[in-house]
Amino acid sequence: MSRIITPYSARSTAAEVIAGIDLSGQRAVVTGGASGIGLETARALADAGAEVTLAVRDTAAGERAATDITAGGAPGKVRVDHLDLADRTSIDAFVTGWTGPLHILVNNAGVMALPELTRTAEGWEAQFAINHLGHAALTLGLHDALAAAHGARVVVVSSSAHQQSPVVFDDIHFTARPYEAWSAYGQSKTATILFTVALAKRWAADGITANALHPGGIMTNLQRHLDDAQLRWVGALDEQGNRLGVPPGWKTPQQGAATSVLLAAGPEVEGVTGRYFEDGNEAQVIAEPTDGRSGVLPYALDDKNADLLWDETIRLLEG
Ligand SMILES: NC(=O)c1ccc[n+]([C@@H]2O[C@H](COP(=O)([O-])OP(=O)(O)OC[C@H]3O[C@@H](n4cnc5c(N)ncnc54)[C@H](O)[C@@H]3O)[C@@H](O)[C@H]2O)c1
Repeated sequence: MSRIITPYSARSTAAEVIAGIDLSGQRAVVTGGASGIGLETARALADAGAEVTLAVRDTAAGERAATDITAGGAPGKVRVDHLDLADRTSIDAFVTGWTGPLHILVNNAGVMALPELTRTAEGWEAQFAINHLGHAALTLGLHDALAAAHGARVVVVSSSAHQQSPVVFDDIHFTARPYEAWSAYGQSKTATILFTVALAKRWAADGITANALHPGGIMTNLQRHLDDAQLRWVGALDEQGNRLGVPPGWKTPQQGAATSVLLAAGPEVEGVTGRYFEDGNEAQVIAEPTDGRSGVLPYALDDKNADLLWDETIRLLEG
């Protein structure tokens, strides 16, 4: 399989990717669509005429985002619906409330580097639960709606932080090993890529594609759990300790949303499934972790790991 290369780059914006694409008649869900990359993804899809549902924890923030998008003149209708990915009752309510086909599902919401070990009501480590398991429950619950769209696309916002950790199947929830924030975040993001690989294999017959991506480095609310030392480490503080809006080598939210929009709507990736992208192109498979900024490690695309992750995900969700 040759690597997929498009005309886009790290500097491309969501608006550039969506230009000329008509999504009228299509329906999209963007989780975490009230802020950051999700907001810009939703805006681009609505600009192309899609009916977009912002699936959000904070519906007041969602309404403000919807108003912001429509005030910009987007022709697509923007709806807001409550979704807390840490809460199974909320996910089930969202799924039950969905009627009709769903053409685009963007699993974008996420939490990063929680400083303390945090568990959900089920006892699951919170980043694995929100970033992976919650989205898995949502995606599985929406299967029939996706299949009904005949050509639906599932877009999974992962991260180059997958390079920080494989899925540690023996102790996913840090019951035996010491908690470490970046390992937990990295593990959750590896899981999201493996889930994409598993979905691609299982749902191809339903005409559903699934691809994962790293959006790049973008200053958003995601960094709220980082202290000054960590912000300096990621290059987000200058020497005087001032927070930089777009640190060198980072992207704006509009650039950060470009690869999500490409995978959600771009003709360049029609029919493509089970792959991992960054900067608008399929990522290079790398042998060793880089500085954490580019490339995909083989363990995140490994078919056997994807099967293990799928089985464990179903076991936990049905448990
Ligand atoms: N910003 C970056 O540099 C960067 C880099 C790599 C990957 N990502 C990924 O991009 C995605 C979007 O992040 P962002 O940078 O726009 O940050 P953000 O904080 O603006 O967006 C994350 C969204 O997820 C939502 N969310 C968090 N917990 C939730 C829950 N339990 N239920 C429902 N929604 C919940 C938040 O409310 C927020 O709207 C995340 O998955 C993140 O891991 C971001």
